[in-house]
Amino acid sequence: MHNRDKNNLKRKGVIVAHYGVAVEVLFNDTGERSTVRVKRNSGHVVGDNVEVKGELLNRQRRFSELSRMDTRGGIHVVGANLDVLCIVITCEPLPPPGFTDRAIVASRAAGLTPILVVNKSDLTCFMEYFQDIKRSYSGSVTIFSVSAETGSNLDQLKEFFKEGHRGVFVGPTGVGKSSILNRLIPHLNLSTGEISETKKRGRHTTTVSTLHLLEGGGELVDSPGFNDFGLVDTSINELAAFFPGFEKKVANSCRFRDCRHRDEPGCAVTDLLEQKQISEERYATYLNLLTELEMIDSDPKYRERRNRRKK
Ligand SMILES: Nc1nc2c(ncn2[C@@H]2O[C@H](COP(=O)(O)OP(=O)(O)OP(=O)(O)O)[C@@H](O)[C@H]2O)c(=O)[nH]1
Ligand SMILES: [Zn+2]
Repeated sequence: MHNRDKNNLKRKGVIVAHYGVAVEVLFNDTGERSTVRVKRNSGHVVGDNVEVKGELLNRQRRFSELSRMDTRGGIHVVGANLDVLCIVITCEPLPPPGFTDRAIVASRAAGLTPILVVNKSDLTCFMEYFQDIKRSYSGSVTIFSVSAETGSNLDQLKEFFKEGHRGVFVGPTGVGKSSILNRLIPHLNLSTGEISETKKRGRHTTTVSTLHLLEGGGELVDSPGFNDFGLVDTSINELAAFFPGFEKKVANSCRFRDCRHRDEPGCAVTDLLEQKQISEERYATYLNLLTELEMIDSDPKYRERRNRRKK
């Protein structure tokens, strides 16, 4: 094809890597890849569907957007058009208190289906931890028990993605996100294990998200350093409905329609607590999230963002 023809051609593709001033586009028709220049902060992210004409890159409407907040309160989009958030947890290291519930709420608020990937099933601490997790979350989210070390049950995860899901792993440092990705995507070779200070810094300055196609079907986004996120996309009204274990009980069961399930009379959630169907610890997590959202809500910067997104 002559260059001139190529430049006039409009082609559809998806952004599979972002390098700051350039993106890599995978074209839908031929499966070819090419690099297209973009302005810094152009707003393109991995997973965006685009129409390419020469050097022009038109981003198409997103059906979902997953954001995280950095330590300074800045908001970054991790990926577009994702449908699954794989929350990786394990017994060694244990996630910080409330991490799992928070990740599930954030995932649902962003329109992604959360799944729990409980890693390191080869460790002796695993069995008891996994029982706990099942007690708290089965019936609410799909749970996988895997080991990146032995490869156990990773086929189940592959089967799940085969249905055509696009997911991203999130989880505290050291849970094995890179190790699992390496197992699922041959030739990936992400470095794993103890991270030295220089490497840590290096990783943060060169953070590059990449979208990988899985051999059997489905896609995974590798987003280095994506360990936690703020609740920028969650509204107070949605919190209880998204909180794992509250979902079914909450709808229309409380005396007051705008019940925040704190100390209101006739509250279905505090009933659950009294019947010991939800642990004190997880209820405390709920209250922490509620307080955090009330604080965010009183911050005009976030309120405005949320109102914008509701339209
Ligand atoms: N025993 C055991 N160790 C594992 C397993 N998966 C990962 N590890 C180990 O756990 C450590 C951390 O694994 P990584 O894959 O680097 O964890 P990560 O979640 O990517 O960590 P960050 O990049 O810091 O966010 C490494 O020493 C791995 O070898 C597992 O299934 N079993
Ligand atoms: Zn209530």
